[in-house]
Amino acid sequence: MRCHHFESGECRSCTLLDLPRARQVAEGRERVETLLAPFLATGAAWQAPIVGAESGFRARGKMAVGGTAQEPVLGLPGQALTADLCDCPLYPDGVEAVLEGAKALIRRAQVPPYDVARRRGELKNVLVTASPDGEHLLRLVLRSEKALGRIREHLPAMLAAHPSVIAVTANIHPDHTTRVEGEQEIPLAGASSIAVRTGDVTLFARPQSFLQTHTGVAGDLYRQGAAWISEILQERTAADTPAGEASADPENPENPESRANPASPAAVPAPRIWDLYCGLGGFALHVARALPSARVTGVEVSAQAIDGARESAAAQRLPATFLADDATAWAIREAAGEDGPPDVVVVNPPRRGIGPELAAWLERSGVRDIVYSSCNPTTLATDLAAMPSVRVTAGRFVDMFPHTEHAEVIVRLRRTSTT
Ligand SMILES: C[S@@+](CC[C@H](N)C(=O)[O-])C[C@H]1O[C@@H](n2cnc3c(N)ncnc32)[C@H](O)[C@@H]1O
Repeated sequence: MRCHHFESGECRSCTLLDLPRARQVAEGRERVETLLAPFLATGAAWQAPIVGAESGFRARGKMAVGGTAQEPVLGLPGQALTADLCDCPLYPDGVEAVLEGAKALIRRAQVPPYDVARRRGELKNVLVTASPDGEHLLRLVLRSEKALGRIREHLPAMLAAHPSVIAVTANIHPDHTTRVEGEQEIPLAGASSIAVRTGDVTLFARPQSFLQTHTGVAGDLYRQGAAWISEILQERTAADTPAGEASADPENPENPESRANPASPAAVPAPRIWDLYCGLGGFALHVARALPSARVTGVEVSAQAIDGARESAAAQRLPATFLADDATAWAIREAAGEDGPPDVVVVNPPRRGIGPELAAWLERSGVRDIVYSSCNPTTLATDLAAMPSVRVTAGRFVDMFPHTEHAEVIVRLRRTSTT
């Protein structure tokens, strides 16, 4: 990928852009595989990396605002706001036009950019979510509600010029912190969510809900998680079926009729799958789609993300339940209940990892199969060190963040010894 901002030195956020693409992936893969080598089960092998488009892939644009109300500059948070980066080649077609539309709105409504050093001004960030179908959700992060009246007045003209923008909100972020957004979200126009086709499902992204950076790669990541879980459950069904006694539907052991027929001597309870840190439900919805007889529960701390996940499940008639809660507290509480721990746990935590408490619970829980998708292999290694009874039986480097050293990795874990 060529980028004139990188070549001129205006933007260095794609730190590996000088490296040929194949080398970026090979070296990223090597780093991850070396780091996780101590946790591999005997005989386990890494599978081919998940790689997607190198440009036009970014589902989320986060722009910091500099310049003046008359001449706003949209750059990247944490970099000098000297060059306007609206034409960043990582964004899909259409995002640049929406960002230009946002700048026109800033000019017309005379919204002064927030000056971090002087703690003055109003507009901190402009956030765009782009769907693969060319729709956009636009969010303006403001220090206060002071400029809202003027923004509301000039918004209709902006929306008329940019019909791809199906929703606009204001996020109020009064604190002087490095966080990109605040707690309060004020709808200004349009829909409450944007439909983002991802893999085999549609996610309904909302303000304040996490969305994976690379929509194409995320789809393959979710498919991989669901495929491993299908394999795990098929192995279990085969192991649970007494020799010579075929399951009611050997071609499809997950067929509800073959699993839930109380008259059948081989009847077993529907498998239970937990998707912890589920966000908008990408893993849970893929599992529910692949294994309709499973009892799939997604847990996530963001109520907005849970609303989006429920919207997806309802719109696609997928049998998954979603709850807003702390993943660790919920898992420990739920496992102590009547049904006990689930058959398979999926975890996809933020960069800090699952942490010692959830790792300790997983270690002692007896859960045999875990799928761990991590956006920080270093904290994944720490979490694996805290779970000596489970080992990596399969893994894939996931190129979620092309041209950077950031890496996603998905691993399948299996209990190899009891604690
Ligand atoms: C890396 S994202 C993954 C989300 C989702 N699995 C996906 O693929 O989009 C991590 C998610 O964990 C959520 N989260 C952070 N802390 C949490 C906690 N203590 N309990 C539950 N969810 C949490 C975040 O809101 C975020 O949605």
